[in-house]
Amino acid sequence: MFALIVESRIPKISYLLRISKRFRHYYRNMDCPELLPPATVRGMTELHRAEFQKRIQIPRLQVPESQVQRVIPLVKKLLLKMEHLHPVRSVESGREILLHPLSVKNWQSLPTEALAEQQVTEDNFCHAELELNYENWSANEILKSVLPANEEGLSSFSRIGHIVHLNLRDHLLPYKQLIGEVLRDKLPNCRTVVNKASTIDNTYRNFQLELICGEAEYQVETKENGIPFEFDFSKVYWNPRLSTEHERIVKLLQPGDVLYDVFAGVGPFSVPAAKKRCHVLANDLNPVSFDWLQHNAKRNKCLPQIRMYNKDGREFILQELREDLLQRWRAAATTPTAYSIHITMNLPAMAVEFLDAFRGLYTAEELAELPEDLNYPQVHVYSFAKGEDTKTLVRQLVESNLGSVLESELQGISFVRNVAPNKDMYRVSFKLTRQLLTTPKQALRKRAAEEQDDISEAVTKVKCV
Ligand SMILES: C[S@@+](CC[C@H](N)C(=O)[O-])C[C@H]1O[C@@H](n2cnc3c(N)ncnc32)[C@H](O)[C@@H]1O
Repeated sequence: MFALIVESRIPKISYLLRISKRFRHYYRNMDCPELLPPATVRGMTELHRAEFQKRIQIPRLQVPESQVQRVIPLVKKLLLKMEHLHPVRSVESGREILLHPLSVKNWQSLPTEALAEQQVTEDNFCHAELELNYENWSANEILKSVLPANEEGLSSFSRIGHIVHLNLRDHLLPYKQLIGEVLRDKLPNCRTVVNKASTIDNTYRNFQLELICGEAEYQVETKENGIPFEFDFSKVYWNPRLSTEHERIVKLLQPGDVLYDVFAGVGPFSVPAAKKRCHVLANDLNPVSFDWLQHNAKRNKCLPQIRMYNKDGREFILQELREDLLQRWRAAATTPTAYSIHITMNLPAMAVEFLDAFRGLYTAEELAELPEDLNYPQVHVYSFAKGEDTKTLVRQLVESNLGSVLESELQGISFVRNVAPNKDMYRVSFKLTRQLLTTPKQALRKRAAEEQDDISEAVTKVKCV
C-alpha cells in the first residue's frame, strides 16, 4: 500500500526525463533584455554599484512546502539562475519558485499536466516584481553592459594566485579602474589586479606592472600542472599560458633522464623534472628568480635532484653543461647507460643567439677517446618569429645562429602560441651532433657563410612555391 502511494505521488524518472526534454530551453541570461543590467550603466568609468539596481517582472509558482520537492524536478530546466539568487525561496504561503522570463511567458509554457498531477494549477502561477542588484551579475555580464558596445571587450586575462593580470587595449584604459574593481569583487580569491604597463623588454623578462586595484602584494602562491610554485610576480617571469608547453616537455622526460635548463626562471621545467627523479642543472641570470627557484626546489622536496646556478646562459653552457655532459659520456664509456639528455632554452626573444655556444664546445681530441655514437642531447630552443611564414622563418633563425642546416637531426618545429598579429612562438627541437660540437668556431664561421647562402636560397624557394 505504502509503495503504491509513493509511486502515485512521486513522478517516475522516465516520465521526468520526457517532460524535461520537452521543456529543454537553454537561454543565456544575456539573451534576455529584462535580465541585463540597466542600460544606463553603459559607459560608466567609475564603479557605482547602486546604479545596477533594477526591478523586473518575473514568472513564478507558489506551492505549499509539502509539494516543493515534487514540483522542482518538473520545472528544473525553467528555473531563473543568476548569481546570489536562489530560485526557490520561502514565502508566507510556503515556497516560491522563480522561473526564467524567456522560457516561461505564461502558464501554458509550463508542463501543466504533470503539475496538475501534483495539485499545482494556474492559480499557483503569477508574475511579480523582483529586485536585481550588482551582486546578481557575473563579471562578464557587468563588463559587457558597461564597456563600449561597438568595440572589443575584455577578451582574456591571466590569473596567478591572488593576482589578476590584464593586458588592456588602449580603448579600455579609461575603464581600467572599473574593470579592476569588478574583477576583484567577482573573482574568487582575487586581491590584486594589475595591468601590463609595457612590453617585456628588460633582461629578466618580468612584466612591468601597473597596480589598478587592490593590495600591492605580488608574492604569490600558485599551482602549475599540480605542482606548487611561489615567487614575486613583480620581479620574475611567470606566464600561465605556458603551462601546457611545460607539461609537454616534462612528459618527454623519464626518471633518470638529464635536463639542462639554461633560462630556468623559477623552475616550471626544472622543478617538475627534478620531482620526476631526473637529474637537473637549472640556471637563471635574475638573482630573484634564482632565489625563488631554490625555494621552489626545496618546497617540492627535490633538492637532491637539482643543481642551481645564477649566471649568464652562455657561461652556463660553456662551463656547467659542458663539464657535466663530458663526465656523463666518460662514465657511459665504462658503464653503459640508457637515459636521454635534454636542453631547454626558453628565452624566446633571444635564445637562438646562444646556440653558437654549442659550436666547438669540445675539441675533437677530447671526444676522440669516446665512442662515435654518444648520447647526444636534444635541444628545445624557443623563439619568436614575425612575418608571413613564421614556421619557415623560425627554422631559418635557428639554422643561421647555429651556423648549420638542420637535416636528420631536426626533430620538430612546434607552434607554441600566437603572441601578436603575425608573431608566433615556436619550439625547435633538434639533436646536437659530434660535428657541430667539435667543429672549431673559425671553420664553422667560414662554412656558416656558405650555408647561410644555402639557407637563404632554400627560404626563397619556399616563398616562391
Ligand atoms: C621567458 S623566461 C622563461 C622562464 C621559464 N623557463 C619558463 O618557461 O617560464 C626567460 C628567463 O631567462 C632569464 N634570462 C634572461 N637573460 C638571461 C641570460 N642571459 N642568461 C640566463 N638567463 C637569462 C630571465 O631572468 C627569465 O627568467
